[in-house]
Amino acid sequence: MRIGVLTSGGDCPGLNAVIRSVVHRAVVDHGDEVVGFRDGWRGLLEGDHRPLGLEDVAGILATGGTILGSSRVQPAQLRDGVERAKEHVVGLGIDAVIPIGGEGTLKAARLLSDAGLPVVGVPKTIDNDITSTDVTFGFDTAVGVATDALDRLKTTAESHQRVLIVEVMGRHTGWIALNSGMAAGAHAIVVPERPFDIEELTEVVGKRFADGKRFAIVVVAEGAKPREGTMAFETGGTDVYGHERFAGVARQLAVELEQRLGKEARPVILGHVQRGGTPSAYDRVLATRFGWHAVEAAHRKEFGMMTALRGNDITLVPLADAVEQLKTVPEDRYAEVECVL
Ligand SMILES: Nc1ncnc2c1ncn2[C@@H]1O[C@H](COP(=O)(O)OP(=O)(O)OP(=O)(O)O)[C@@H](O)[C@H]1O
Ligand SMILES: O=P(O)(O)OC[C@H]1O[C@](O)(CO)[C@@H](O)[C@@H]1O
Ligand SMILES: [Mg+2]
Repeated sequence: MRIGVLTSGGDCPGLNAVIRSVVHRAVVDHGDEVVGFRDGWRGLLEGDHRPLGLEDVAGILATGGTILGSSRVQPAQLRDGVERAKEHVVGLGIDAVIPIGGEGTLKAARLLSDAGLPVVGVPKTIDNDITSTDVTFGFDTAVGVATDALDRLKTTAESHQRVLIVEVMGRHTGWIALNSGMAAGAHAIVVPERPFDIEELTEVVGKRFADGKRFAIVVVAEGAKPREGTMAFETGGTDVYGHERFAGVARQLAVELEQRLGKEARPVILGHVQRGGTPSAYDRVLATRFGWHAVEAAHRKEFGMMTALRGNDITLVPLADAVEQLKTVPEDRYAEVECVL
């Protein structure tokens, strides 16, 4: 069998671990050949590929990023390129394509699968927002990085009696904010699923100071917004890929809280540091298991499916289900953290 693999969308720790696992399982156990398409869907649309042997994946298990490169391609370009992608797959004698990506990549994977390409998806994202899998790899590492940053920020915030508003990634969902905020003992957690009321937030932070505490840490997901009509809020339009551009929720919250509380408030934006660097042990294991199962699915010709973690088991779920809706933070998960804020 000849397998083509690609990584698409925002990178995340663990991508290399999947690539390595696919190559090992395919080459060592099945005697397959593996090729990698460069820079995500761009590589497939242009037929830009490289062979991937055991030597190519040696030493990459613990490395961040992706040895194949990643990219975003305008969805319209992808839709127009379906026939070209098919020609490259047929021309290269590829029997299975394994795209590793987030919900956007998996939507594209479904499109190609519906057009007749033999596709087995692997879900990745630091955002942990893909419904059909309990967890995505990358998330554990990102939460670890954010938690470490929050621990550090607490000590400096206390020294200077400041309010620090720490913006973490999460454009549609607040999983990183929720888990890192819970792990680090933040004093308020603001997520996109619950539009915030600035009066309430001011009260929460103000009460801490009134109780004699000398600092506060607010964790906010980048996609969080105020409850309609409660606060003037800048937005940033849309980029060429159709993604919302953010105007900086932490910056805006810092201005507002400083004015309302008369305490110095500073924004801290963690940004891409959450996506870079070495994956946690948990993410390496999950990524390795996903790679193994994706190769098995390809050999069983279970196409149009995606690997998923359910409990302790890796299963396959239809790509169609994976992209139906995002996995958002439910109310009861938020309730669990409220009493420790
Ligand atoms: N609705 C769609 N139809 C066709 N192709 C799509 C669609 N959505 C996304 N894609 C393709 O998949 C690529 C990756 O999608 P996106 O940029 O949303 O990242 P992702 O895979 O969701 O990862 P992440 O959100 O974690 O960065 C896009 O650049 C585009 O080429
Ligand atoms: O690297 P980019 O294109 O700025 O993308 C950032 C987005 O990608 C993610 O890291 C993963 O989806 C989001 O949390 C974030 O909003
Ligand atoms: Mg996405």
